[in-house]
Amino acid sequence: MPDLLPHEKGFHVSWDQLHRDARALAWRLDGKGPDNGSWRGVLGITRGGLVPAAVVARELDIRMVDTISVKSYNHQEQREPEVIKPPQASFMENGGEGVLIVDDLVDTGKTLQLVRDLFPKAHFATCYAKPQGEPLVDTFITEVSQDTWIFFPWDMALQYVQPYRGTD
Ligand SMILES: O=P(O)(O)OC[C@H]1O[C@H](OP(=O)(O)OP(=O)(O)O)[C@H](O)[C@@H]1O
Ligand SMILES: O=c1[nH]c(=O)c2nc[nH]c2[nH]1
Ligand SMILES: [Mg+2]
Repeated sequence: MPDLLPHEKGFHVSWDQLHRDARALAWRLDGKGPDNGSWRGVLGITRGGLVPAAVVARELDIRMVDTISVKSYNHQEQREPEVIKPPQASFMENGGEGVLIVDDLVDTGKTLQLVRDLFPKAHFATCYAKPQGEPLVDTFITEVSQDTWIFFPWDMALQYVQPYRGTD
């Protein structure tokens, strides 16, 4: 179990909740692309953006889907973000205009800043946002406080918990 410090709180997201939030994100973006309302592709920031990007692409009927892999964290310890895998070159045309770039969350904003520098005209969307990273994201669904660690369903498992009133 990773140490929660310096995050005071935990926000635990179920598969169902993540699906609802990714769908809500898609619906909010529907018809907002620069080409008569449409988007020319979805770019997921892996790994966390993979599932939300798949849901957004499905909802908006976008078949042009690719990934950019950025690694910033080892568990809860932040490092300098680095691009591990770039997307297909066509996604970078015209500064990424018309490309919807999707991640699970923005925290300090370092990951999105790195990707924004590569795609200055793209639209950035996340399911969750913390205040420090909020200026880096164009569209998001739910805000959580900076001292909250978000736990995603792929990082969790169902397990037994003791009753509130313990047995002797
Ligand atoms: O706003 P920031 O402070 O940069 O943090 C947000 C990023 O951190 C996490 O990715 P991580 O680097 O842990 O890799 P992962 O997506 O493979 O889990 C998360 O999925 C975001 O991409
Ligand atoms: O699973 C995660 N939860 C978070 O709150 C977070 N912030 C940066 N990277 C993160 N990964
Ligand atoms: Mg990530």
